[in-house]
Amino acid sequence: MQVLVINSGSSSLKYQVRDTEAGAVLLEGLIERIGQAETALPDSGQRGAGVPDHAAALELVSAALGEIRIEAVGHRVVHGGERFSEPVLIDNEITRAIERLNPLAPLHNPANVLGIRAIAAKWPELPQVVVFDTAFHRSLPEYAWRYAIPEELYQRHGIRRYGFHGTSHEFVSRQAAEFLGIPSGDFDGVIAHLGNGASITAIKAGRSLDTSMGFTPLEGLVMGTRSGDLDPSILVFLGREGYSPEQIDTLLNRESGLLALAGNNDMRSVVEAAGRGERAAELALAVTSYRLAKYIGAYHVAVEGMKALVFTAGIGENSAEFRALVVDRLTALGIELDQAANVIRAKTARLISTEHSAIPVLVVPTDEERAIAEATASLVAAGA
Ligand SMILES: Nc1ncnc2c1ncn2[C@@H]1O[C@H](COP(=O)(O)OP(=O)(O)O)[C@@H](O)[C@H]1O
Ligand SMILES: CC(=O)OP(=O)(O)O
Ligand SMILES: [Mg+2]
Repeated sequence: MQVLVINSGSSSLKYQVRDTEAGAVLLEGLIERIGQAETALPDSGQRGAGVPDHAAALELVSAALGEIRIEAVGHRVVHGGERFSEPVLIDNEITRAIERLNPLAPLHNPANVLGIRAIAAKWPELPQVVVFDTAFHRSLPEYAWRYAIPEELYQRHGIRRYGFHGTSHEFVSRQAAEFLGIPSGDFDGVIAHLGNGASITAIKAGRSLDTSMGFTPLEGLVMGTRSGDLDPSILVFLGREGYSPEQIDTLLNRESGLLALAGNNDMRSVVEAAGRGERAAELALAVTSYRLAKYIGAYHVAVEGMKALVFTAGIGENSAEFRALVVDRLTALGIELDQAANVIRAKTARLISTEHSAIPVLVVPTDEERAIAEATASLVAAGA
């Protein structure tokens, strides 16, 4: 089946046309740095950088398709709440249900809904499927998903930990198990998905046991523009100081993280600035790597001894500098980086730790699009 896959990240739109029988990618494109025209790359025409929003990005996708025949569309949707634990075929009711979850994923779900509606308007006959970031984390035990707050908040408002990037964590944990030569159901490991949004997942027997994002994709690690964990009293304090909920939301989701610490949310720029000795960039890398290293230690305990530490997504796959900063903080676990292997650039799963390392460290490229295309094809085929 020929499936168009739309993956709207917070700052990028990745699209692919995949032939799921042949396992081939027929067309692919990346529209980066959406809404950040001022930092557009010099080759902006080719990559579509600098487009103002996700709607404009979708027009570029439509133009790129040309004569290619599409039989179904698969979307990545970030927040599926408690309702969605599996991929689903889209209808108007499902689209509205996703839209109602917008407040819980303000950087993501609105762009997803926009994409679904734009495609329904353009090609009304085309079946569309959504694959949720939250679905893989439905296996979290209650002691991992509960917040220590009154039960009523969960019953009335659904306030609990959900977890995100599940499609990626699931795909990468299976690839890592395959690389290690063990069945995916026997894999205990820790997966660090480090993109513009970043999360880490503790995998026990191939299932998600714990993950750093919570009620929304704001909890956990330091990210491109998101603060990650902080003392909730800060929000109360800011409220009393006169900040509105919208201002606090913008502050923590769009103006924090690497952007707040280093003045830039792009890891490439932050690493370059640190290389030039800029103190703010050095501090940003120190805070970000330290916070991640602490989570790795915690999840090593959670899974009762990881069989591998795995890096993936934009930063995890491409930034040898950032990986080295993190692994340098893991000497207590007996982990040792192979400096030469770490700097090799490749698009395949690889080992970057030495033979003396107590725990292997891997880089495993994620492929959310492949996972989404396969789920879409099987749902559409089953419904046909
Ligand atoms: N070669 C590279 N070196 C360092 N960081 C990189 C490189 N390529 C991409 N990145 C970083 O990856 C991040 C984006 O990751 P990605 O997974 O595409 O994000 P998202 O899907 O959340 O938009 C950015 O911080 C970017 O700077
Ligand atoms: C959930 C999330 O943070 O997604 P992204 O990394 O694409 O921003
Ligand atoms: Mg991403």
